Amino acid sequence: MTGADTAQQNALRPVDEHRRRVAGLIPAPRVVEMAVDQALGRVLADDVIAPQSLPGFDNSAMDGYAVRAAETIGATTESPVALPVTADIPAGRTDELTLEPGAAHRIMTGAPMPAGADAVIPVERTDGGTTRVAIGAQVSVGASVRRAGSDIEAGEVALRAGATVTAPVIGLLCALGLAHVRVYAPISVVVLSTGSELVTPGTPLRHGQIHESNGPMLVAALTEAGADATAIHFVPDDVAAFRARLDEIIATTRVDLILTSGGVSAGAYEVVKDALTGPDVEFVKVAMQPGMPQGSGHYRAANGTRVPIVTLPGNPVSAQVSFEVFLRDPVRASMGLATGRPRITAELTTGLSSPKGKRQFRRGIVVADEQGTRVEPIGPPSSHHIRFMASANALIDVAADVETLAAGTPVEVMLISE
Ligand SMILES: Nc1nc2c(c(=O)[nH]1)N[C@H]1C(S)=C(S)[C@@H](COP(=O)(O)OP(=O)(O)OC[C@H]3O[C@@H](n4cnc5c(N)ncnc54)[C@H](O)[C@@H]3O)O[C@H]1N2
Ligand code: MOO
Repeated sequence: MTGADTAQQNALRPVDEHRRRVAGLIPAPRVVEMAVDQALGRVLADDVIAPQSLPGFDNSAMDGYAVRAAETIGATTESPVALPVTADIPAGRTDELTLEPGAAHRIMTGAPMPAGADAVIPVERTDGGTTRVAIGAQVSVGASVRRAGSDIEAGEVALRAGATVTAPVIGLLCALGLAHVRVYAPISVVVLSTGSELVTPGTPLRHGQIHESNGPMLVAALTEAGADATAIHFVPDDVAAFRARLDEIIATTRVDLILTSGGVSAGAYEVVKDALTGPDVEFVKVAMQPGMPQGSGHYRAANGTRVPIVTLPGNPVSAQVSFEVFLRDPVRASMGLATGRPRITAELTTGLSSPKGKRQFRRGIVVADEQGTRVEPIGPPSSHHIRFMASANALIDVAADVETLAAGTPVEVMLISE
């Protein structure tokens, strides 16, 4: 190794150190009260105590007749018990009824049981009469009755803090009569792409132009991670325009994090770097491939607000891998969501090489079958191969001190499609 090589290696920051630096910038969880029907995917900040029992009242589990069970003893199809039907109780009837001895009330599923009744005989076991009913089977006490509180009693813990709001959780909260719930707020992320070569997808290209892909990709990655992300139309390679756009956004909306891609390496027109260089943002090279040039710190807006900012490299694979390695976990942690992509060991199907001194995250496809768990590296290592990133289900994590790996070697992989 030459002296220059050594100097460059020394300048590279280890991946884990940069992970800690980025994690330290992401805001702590913030609790908000949210409408239950908006809370899908959020995490409960507090235990939820049932404000009412479920069911709230004894009710029928079947369409049929509310009876006193003792009055049906001995009833059979051949020798039914006949009772007058003295009331009709559809679901939603709100007056309180009493079943007098020697009578039946026609009752529907979910309708409140009349006082005095202790069982329901399903309509199929009767002649379905509306003024008088012939009951063709005996029922035992409690048959087809859903007792008040049999699902949950008022005062019980219905849901624990830390639970993720799923569709059934929304169902339970609504059933308990709750319209709002305390959850961790989604963090609000503004995603900016820079580069004069970028053109909106759907628009024809001129020579030298490309379609902007990082912005929508990072918004999607953030959304999948649970954040509230918005892509801001990319700005040209112009420092003043870049700052003006950010200042305008910060003055008008809540921004918890700014995420940029592009413009951070060594070129002559690195707008992000040029606009942010100063004591609040540091630009470093991380010992990683892809994703070497990285920036992080705070953006000081014109109105004095300091907003965390993370600047990812522009190559699409670098941007996406950097998101996985540095941002996904802290972003999820800031909303109380579970962190850590699953990591497994898999056998390499083909050998690969990795740059000395850099931790490499190679795209791969993990296959698990009776022959074991294997990972096939797909595509070359360079960071413009978005095609292979799009079909990978794993990142092969090659340690910085490893330069070659033979086929058959067990490697650690991070599963990126859940
Ligand atoms: N002399 C050096 N050149 C480069 C270095 C270096 O250390 N010294 N680092 C290389 C590495 S590694 C990376 S990664 C890239 C990072 O470059 P930037 O972050 O400055 O990004 P740009 O130059 O703006 O773009 C790089 C590449 O990605 C394309 N790009 C950018 N934004 C988007 C977008 N929103 N959608 C799709 N594609 C995008 C852009 O057109 C470029 O092809 O620098 C190397 N160079
Ligand atoms: O380090 Mo860059 O992110 O590979 O192409």
